[in-house]
Amino acid sequence: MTEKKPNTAGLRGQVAGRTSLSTVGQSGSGLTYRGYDIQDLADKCEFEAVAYLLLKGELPDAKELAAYKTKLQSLRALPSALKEVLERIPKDAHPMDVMRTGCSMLGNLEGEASFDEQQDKTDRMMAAFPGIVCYWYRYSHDGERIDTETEAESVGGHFLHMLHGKPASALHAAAMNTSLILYAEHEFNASTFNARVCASTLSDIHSCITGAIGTLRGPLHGGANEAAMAMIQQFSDPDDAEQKMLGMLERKDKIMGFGHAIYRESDPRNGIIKQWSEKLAEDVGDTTLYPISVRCEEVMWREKKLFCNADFFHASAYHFMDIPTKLFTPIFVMSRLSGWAAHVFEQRADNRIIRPSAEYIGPAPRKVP
Ligand SMILES: CC(=O)SCCNC(=O)CCNC(=O)[C@H](O)C(C)(C)COP(=O)(O)OP(=O)(O)OC[C@H]1O[C@@H](n2cnc3c(N)ncnc32)[C@H](O)[C@@H]1OP(=O)(O)O
Ligand SMILES: O=C([O-])CC(=O)C(=O)O
Repeated sequence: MTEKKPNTAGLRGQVAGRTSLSTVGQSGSGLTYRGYDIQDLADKCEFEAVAYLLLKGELPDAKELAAYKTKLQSLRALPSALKEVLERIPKDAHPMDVMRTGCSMLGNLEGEASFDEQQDKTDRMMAAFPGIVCYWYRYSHDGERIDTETEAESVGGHFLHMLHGKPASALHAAAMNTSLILYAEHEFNASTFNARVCASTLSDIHSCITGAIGTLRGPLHGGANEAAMAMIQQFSDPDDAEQKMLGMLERKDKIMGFGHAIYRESDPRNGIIKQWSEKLAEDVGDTTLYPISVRCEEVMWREKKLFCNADFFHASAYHFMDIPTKLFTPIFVMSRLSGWAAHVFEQRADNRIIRPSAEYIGPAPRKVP
């Protein structure tokens, strides 16, 4: 009997490099950042401390964290040439394209002259990304040139303050904090791998991050949170959701926010963001979207043994905080920047150009007639 060959399409199951940043699904469903369990980090940390951990190797003490947050706060102003570019991007552009252009333009204005600047350039992007998307959004949608230097002390609070024009509630700032921690890092996912390939050519950090943003944008990756929102909004109640999902499964549609390339039983981020979604639903008095989401989860598990990934309950959680759907994936960028940059640093520290081989399936050698 011939043994069935494992399906390695999409490089599945191949070890493509080494990392000390995270483990994904090593015990079936776990996630750790530099040895710390995701639940522990989500319970006890600020997002800025987790970004510091990823970028510098250890969690900061109180003094180091305060200094890092102060530095990020001091870097929030956008250069006027960048604001001019953002003002020219149309209202109907996708905000992920705005992020991509904003990051690239920052690289033109304040490029990385040497790898010694990698940490400073990353801090600048961390501070500026929420302002880039909010400045464009508020200008193109409300005609307002907002101040991107708010008093908010956290990245998540700063984003919500600029978006809504007022300080975020403590509940919303805490929900954003957890969300940013959950999205920060995930080993060799597609966008991170893209960043590492770019880094392996010894390119600059803005190129690495711009490419990663473009890769995260797709609905099979970060864009799934927006696609999940579009889907659940079509359902009127849980029974309607069940009926329509069964139809989608019958037609073999892909259902966004479910399944994963590595996890087999569950995504450890889902339970955490699901709890936040429930809390935020109570806060806004929602009686439909959260129960619809729960029913979707039940149907997918019952019918296909497919589980919610990190994106599914993020959709309703963000919606309950009055965040427009098209801004969901840019929030992912604000967080994942920490993981991407940490991988760029790691690649640079022990580099060999990433250049795999292809199995040739074209015509046999032949002569031009
Ligand atoms: C933050 C993140 O990036 S998390 C991922 C976000 N992406 C999504 O939510 C998009 C929806 N999900 C998917 O498309 C996939 O599950 C991916 C891209 C995440 C992983 O893809 P793969 O590794 O190829 O999935 P996997 O090998 O587990 O698929 C097994 C089977 O389940 C099916 N399947 C997997 N996910 C789904 C889904 N969400 N809906 C319907 N069927 C699915 C696949 O089509 C495949 O069926 P087949 O063998 O008949 O072709
Ligand atoms: O790991 C993956 O393939 C996708 C993912 O969940 C992430 O990047 O957070």
